[in-house]
Amino acid sequence: MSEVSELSDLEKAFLQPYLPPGISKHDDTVQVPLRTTPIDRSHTEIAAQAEESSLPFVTLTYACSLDSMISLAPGLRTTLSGPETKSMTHYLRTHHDAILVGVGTAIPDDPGLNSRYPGATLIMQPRPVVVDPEMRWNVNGSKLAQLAQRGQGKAPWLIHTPRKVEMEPSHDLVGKRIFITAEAATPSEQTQELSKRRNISWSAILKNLKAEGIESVMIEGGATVISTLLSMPELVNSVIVTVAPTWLGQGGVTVSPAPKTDAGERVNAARLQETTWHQFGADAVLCGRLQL
Ligand SMILES: NC(=O)C1=CN([C@@H]2O[C@H](COP(=O)(O)OP(=O)(O)OC[C@H]3O[C@@H](n4cnc5c(N)ncnc54)[C@H](OP(=O)(O)O)[C@@H]3O)[C@@H](O)[C@H]2O)C=CC1
Ligand SMILES: Nc1nc(O)c(N)c(N[C@@H]2O[C@H](COP(=O)(O)O)[C@@H](O)[C@H]2O)n1
Repeated sequence: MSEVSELSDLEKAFLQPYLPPGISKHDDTVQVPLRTTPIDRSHTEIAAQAEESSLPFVTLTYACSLDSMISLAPGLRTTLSGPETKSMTHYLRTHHDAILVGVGTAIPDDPGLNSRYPGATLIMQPRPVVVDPEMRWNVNGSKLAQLAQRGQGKAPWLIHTPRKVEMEPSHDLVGKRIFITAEAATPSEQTQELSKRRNISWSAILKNLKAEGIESVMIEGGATVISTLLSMPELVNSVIVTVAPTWLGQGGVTVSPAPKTDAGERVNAARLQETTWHQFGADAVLCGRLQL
């Protein structure tokens, strides 16, 4: 029996207002009658904006513990989602054109980043994108490459900063390399981990993906990427967080945006609005949009 099972109509209807707009690659999207609640109005507006914008629709999604941790220790792949929320993740993956992680996730986790949702064909697979500025990740032998070779996923695209060294010719294992010059980090990009060097601007990453035909991106992690983007409400359309009923304990990898001040006073760093909760098995799933 597959580890990933179909979502119920109720679960699909719960997620639907937070999914990217447009024609779905997935043919079993529940047709939810239009409502006139604030969530639906907002979703319609956001959908219209995304179509016109030079940016793709961005969904930030991850699984965390009750102490806001996403793994037991740096580099330690940790299962937090139960079977029901794992199925939800694979359902979400079929509804996005791309799925993006940082190299800090790609190296230790060796993820598949495809969708194992029942009936997911190659055309429904998201394009895996890894932000790897310094070319630290070796695609050869990776699970991503194996899945692409077997036709169970698409070949990954890699985001790098321009190299001075002569590049190896691209091979089939890498679908595309996108080179973007790093910029001085904006204050909101200056998380503790990234503040010591120059970063690629997230707006440039997303614009480049849109220019390559990516209309929607599911950003899955890891901690650095998510923490940074939580401070960029202008770039993020939806947030879908799985909360597992467990505490990982001190020393784990925490998701937490950089501190924020207003007129010299500490204020909340980020907040969700238009929130909805639903229970999937033992886990709670919180959907919302970042307050601007
Ligand atoms: N529970 C969950 O849902 C998930 C958990 N995880 C966990 O998260 C952990 C990994 O988190 P973390 O170590 O923070 O790694 P990340 O995946 O967030 O990758 C961080 C690295 O990506 C590169 N990067 C990110 N943003 C930029 C940018 N704007 N410009 C240039 N480079 C950038 C940098 O690479 P470089 O260092 O080369 O400069 C950076 O160090 C793992 O333990 C993993 O298991 C991951 C995903 C989901
Ligand atoms: N939703 C979710 N729940 C968890 O418990 C997780 N550990 C993760 N991790 C993310 O999923 C990637 C693994 O994907 P594959 O199953 O290999 O396709 C991992 O790298 C994280 O991005 N997510």
